[in-house]
Parts: sequence; structure tokens; C-alpha cells
Amino acid sequence: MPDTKPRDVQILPIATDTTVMRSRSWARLRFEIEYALAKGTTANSYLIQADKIALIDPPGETFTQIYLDALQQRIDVTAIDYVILGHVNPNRAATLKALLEIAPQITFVCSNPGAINLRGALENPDLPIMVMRGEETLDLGKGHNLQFIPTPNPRYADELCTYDPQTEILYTDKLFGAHICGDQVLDEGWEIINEDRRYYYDCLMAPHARQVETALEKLADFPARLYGTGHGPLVRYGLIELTKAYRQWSQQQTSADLTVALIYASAYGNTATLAQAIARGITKAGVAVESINCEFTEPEEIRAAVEKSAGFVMGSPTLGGHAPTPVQTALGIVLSTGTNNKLAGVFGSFGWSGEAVDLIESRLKDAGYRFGFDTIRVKFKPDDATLQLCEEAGTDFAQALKKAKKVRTQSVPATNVEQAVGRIVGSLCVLTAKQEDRASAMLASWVAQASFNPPGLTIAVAKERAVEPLTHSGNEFVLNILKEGSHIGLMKHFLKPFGPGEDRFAGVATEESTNGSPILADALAYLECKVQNRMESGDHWLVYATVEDGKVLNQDGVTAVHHRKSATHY
Ligand SMILES: Cc1cc2nc3c(=O)[nH]c(=O)nc-3n(C[C@H](O)[C@H](O)[C@H](O)COP(=O)(O)O)c2cc1C
Repeated sequence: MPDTKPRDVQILPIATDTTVMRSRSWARLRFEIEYALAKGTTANSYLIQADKIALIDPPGETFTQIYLDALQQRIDVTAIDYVILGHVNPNRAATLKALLEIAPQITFVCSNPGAINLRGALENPDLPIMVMRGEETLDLGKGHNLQFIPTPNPRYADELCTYDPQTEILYTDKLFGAHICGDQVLDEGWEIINEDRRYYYDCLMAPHARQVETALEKLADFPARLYGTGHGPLVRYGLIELTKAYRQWSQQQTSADLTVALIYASAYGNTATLAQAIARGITKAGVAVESINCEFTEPEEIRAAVEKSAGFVMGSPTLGGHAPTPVQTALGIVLSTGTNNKLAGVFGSFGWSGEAVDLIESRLKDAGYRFGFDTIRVKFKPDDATLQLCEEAGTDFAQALKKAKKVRTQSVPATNVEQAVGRIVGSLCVLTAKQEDRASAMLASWVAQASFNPPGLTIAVAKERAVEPLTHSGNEFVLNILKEGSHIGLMKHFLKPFGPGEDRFAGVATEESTNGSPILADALAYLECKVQNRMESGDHWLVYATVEDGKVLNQDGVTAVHHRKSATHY
């Protein structure tokens, strides 16, 4: 997606007295970890003009001015009665302050934890706020008698959904969204955005699937015709399928046999971002995560989650030279469970001294815990490379747990089917990809030509591969086809275990392709590819890519082929 298209606010009436205002950022997105998709996003706000006027979810500060301009062209902003907030993001404070300056009579509507956050974010303890706990309604007139459904989760403890019985719109905040930017307001032809919705779920929802299940149960009581999402297209055509998919994806998480307790606190969001990237790395390897924000969780719940988990990861910011009290309490609970056979991990964001992370690490070390990854210390806000490291550390952690479990179950010889499927051969290749700060590579032999016009191929990428985030629709990579005779060295290099964030290309001769991905100098040929789409196929993604360019580097060589004995090996 080019970064050149200017931000704007797209406005469309969507139902009786109801208008959507979508603040569109076309550029690569940085505020949540869906950076791998880089398709921009929209911050969706809604305007209900009945006898009273309500505004739902004004956007963050990068949109304050153009959003207010767009609003002022349509309504008398001084007449707004209510501003309803699906969650309170400090980043929205600038827009809310600007609205209050024009319309000081505004009453805010949010959940109870939302009210605490809002008073802090707007630095005003006397702010007029209507707190919605689930029983109350807000009558805007003309049948818009709004109902509210708190749907708290560790990431957004203050999340609140809103239902309008007049229009049968359910405003779902973070639920059912997608980080994509485009002209399409609704989700007609929704199958093509399935991948984006799934990735959004995997990154943002999977780490608190239990709370998603609770939210789905609550929301089922409200007959919705349309989901007014916080991001991306509104959900109308795919509403039944997406709701069903959310149930199914959540059930997959909550019924997984290995779980990691991810225990953290975060005052300004940096440690939470690290937690999210680590969670993504764990869940993509097929191990479930139970996220626990210790600020909002009862000690008993923390104890129960640790006891039932195969491992735990603890994260904390350093504030005033210490870990915040809820983290210290949680650490005490973890240590008192006395289960030092569980795998542990530690991470945190800090500013200058970082005592909190050191404290957690040393207390766990003293108690005899083993660590699944080297402690991650990040100064202030993480960049893309750090998030990649976190994701890979999470995957390593999950794989260590899976390995430990496998060791306990006896290894069985390959079945007839496994042996027979193993006789399928493919050319031995190395997929290399680089996007801005992120680079990765993977040995691939499950490769096949898939089309001639345009030239295209498929590659099977295991879901937990480090390179996986670089193989979504629109991403570019290079497929290096190895040469028989000189393939062993490269094969060994790319098969060896890499630490989280480790440079895959150290000591390997490469050149840069036009799409920025490395070409291996010793390859037989290379293909510059662009991912068109991908299909979920069991434990792999089947990636279909078209070949945009390519060259044979060694005219006399032949393709290295990978012969195997079993389908379970590459
Ligand atoms: C009031 C306050 C006190 C802080 N004290 C420390 C400190 O003693 N040592 C340190 O390394 N960083 C300190 N920091 C920096 C934070 O650790 C840093 O901003 C970190 O990114 C916060 O993580 P979070 O976004 O997850 O809350 C402090 C920050 C604030 C706002």
C-alpha cells in the first residue's frame, strides 16, 4: 500500500438517523501488531441523530482536526449530547478535549473501568460521565433506546459494546474488526477479507479467547443486523459466518491441551504491546495463551491460571525503580505455587534502569525456574525488529513446551500413509523475505508450480514459521532454488535453530532483489514473487504467489531435490 494517499474521513449514512465516519489511514500501521499485513486501517466512529445526538468512538489525535472539520460540515457540534466510548484510549484524549471545548455540555458514556481511565486521560476528576454496567439504557428518542454490554478482557478491561434496537446495529468496538483500509464500507464479497479478519483475531483476540467466548455469549442476546466495528469494514453480509468463526476459533484456543499463562501489567501500553507479540508467537505454534492483566485480575484467578498452565511468561514496566504493586503480588502468587518445573519467561519495557525485569528474573532464577527464552528488555516503545524478536521468542517457548510433551509420549514409527506421502518430492528451495526492519528465511521443499499464465506457484508454510508474517497477501519474497551438489551447505545453514531475532543471513553471500528480499548468490535460480492469497490447510498455510521476475544463475546446474522417508519431515 503506498504511503502517499492522504488520510481522510469517509462518511456514509448506514441506517435510520445513523451515519458512519471512517477515519482512514492508508499508510503502514504501527499502533497494533498487525504490522505484517501493512494494509492501513480505519478508525470507525458513528453518529446517531435522534432527539438527542450521540457520537460513538471519535478517533485518535492524528485525526482530530479533519474529523472535527468533517463533523462541523454536517452537524452543529455544539448540540452533541453524548459521546459513547467502546474503550478509552489515551490517544483519543486530544480529540475528546477538542470536542469538549466546542461542546462543554457533552456527557460521556462508558464502562466503570473506562470512567477511571477517562478521568485520568482528560485530567479532569469532575468530568460528567454516565457509567454503564449492563443494566442501564440511554434513550436518544425516536426508538434509539441504547443498551450496553460490558465485554472486559485483559487488553481492554474497559471494553463496552452498544446495541441500538431501532437500527439493530451492534457497535462491537474491537470485536469483529479488521485492519484494512479501502473504499468499501460494508463487507460485501467478505470472503476476500477472511484472511485479514482471521489474522486480526489471531493477533488481538486469541490471547484472551476465554473472554471472547464470554462476550459472544452476552452479545447473542441482541438480534443484530449489522456489526458497527471499530476498525475496517462493517459486518453485514458475513455476520453469521464471522460470529460462527469467532466461536470456533475461540473454542480451538480454550480447548488446547497446552496453555501458557501470560501475566503482565502495563501503564502506558509498551509492555502490553510486547505481550501481544509474544502471545502471537505462542498461539501460532498451536499452544494456547491465557492472558492475565494483573491489574484487573483476582489473586485466585492468577493462581488457577498458573497451576493449569504448562509454562508462564511475566512482563512488567519499571515505574519509580520498581515493578508496579499488582506485578509484585502476581510474582508472589507464582512463587507460592511452588511449581518450578514449569517453563518461565520474562519481559518488560523500561526507560533507564529497568529494575522490574531484573527483579522478576532473579526471583524466578533463585526459585529454580528454567527459562524458555532470554529475558527481553526493551527501552520504551518497541520497533518492528523487537516485535519480531518477541514473536519468535514466543514461538520458541511454545515449541519447547511441545517438545517436552512429545518426549513424555513415546515416539512412534512412521505409518504406511506417512511413508507413502513422504515419497512426494519437491525442489529444494530457500524462501527469503525482507520488509523494512524485518527479514527472515525458511528452507522449503513443499513447492509446486500452480499456474503458467500468470506464472505462479504454491508454497506450504508451517503456521509457526518465523517467516510466516511475511507471507500474507500482498507481501513479496524471493524463492531461491538450490543447485544439486552445492545445496548441502545452504540447507544446513537454514535448518539450524536460530535464536529469536537472530540474523538468518549472517555469513551467507546475498544480493538484494528488486523487491528488497535477499537473493542467495549460490542458488541455481531465483524467482521474485508476490503473494496473491493463501489458504488454511491444517497445520500449514498454502501460499499462492505469482512470479514477477526471476533468473537462472547457473545454466549448467540441476535442481536439488529433497528425498524423504516420511510425510512428517521436510
Ligand atoms: C512515572 C514514571 C516513572 C518511571 N520510572 C522508571 C524507572 O524508575 N526506571 C526505568 O527504567 N524506567 C522508568 N520509567 C519509564 C517506563 O518504564 C517506560 O516508559 C516504559 O515504557 C513503560 O512501560 P509501559 O508502557 O508498559 O507502562 C518511568 C516512567 C514513568 C512515567
